[in-house]
Amino acid sequence: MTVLSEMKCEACQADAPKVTDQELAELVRMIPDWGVEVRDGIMQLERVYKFKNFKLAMAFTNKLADLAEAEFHHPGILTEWGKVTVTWWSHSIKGLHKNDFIMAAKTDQLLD
Ligand SMILES: C[C@H](O)[C@H](O)[C@H]1CNC2=NC(N)=NC(=O)C2=N1
Repeated sequence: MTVLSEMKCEACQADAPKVTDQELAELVRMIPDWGVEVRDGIMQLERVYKFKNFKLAMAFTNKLADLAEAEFHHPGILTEWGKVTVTWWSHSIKGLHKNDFIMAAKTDQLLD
């Protein structure tokens, strides 16, 4: 079975389906360091990454920006001294698509 981090995002149209409750339950288990938040009715994946200083936090942020551009799927990013909060959701469907789980797994790989 292909692991999430090796998958590619698909173009997410406005009528693309959100993940079902069952898919959500399965997919969250594959990205155990991520939480699920709901903001303004929009379900999102979120993780806080810790770093030794701002420079390392910014370096991670720039790698994430390159990843987002490569996949044309973009996160919310809050970069602070020593930490980066990353939030994934699909704007076009105002919720979670499998793309968001793929990107969360790929985000974790940036630490390798
Ligand atoms: C305008 C729209 O945001 C773009 O077409 C793309 C780019 N990046 C995107 N990123 C995310 N997370 N969701 C989207 O729906 C999305 N759409």
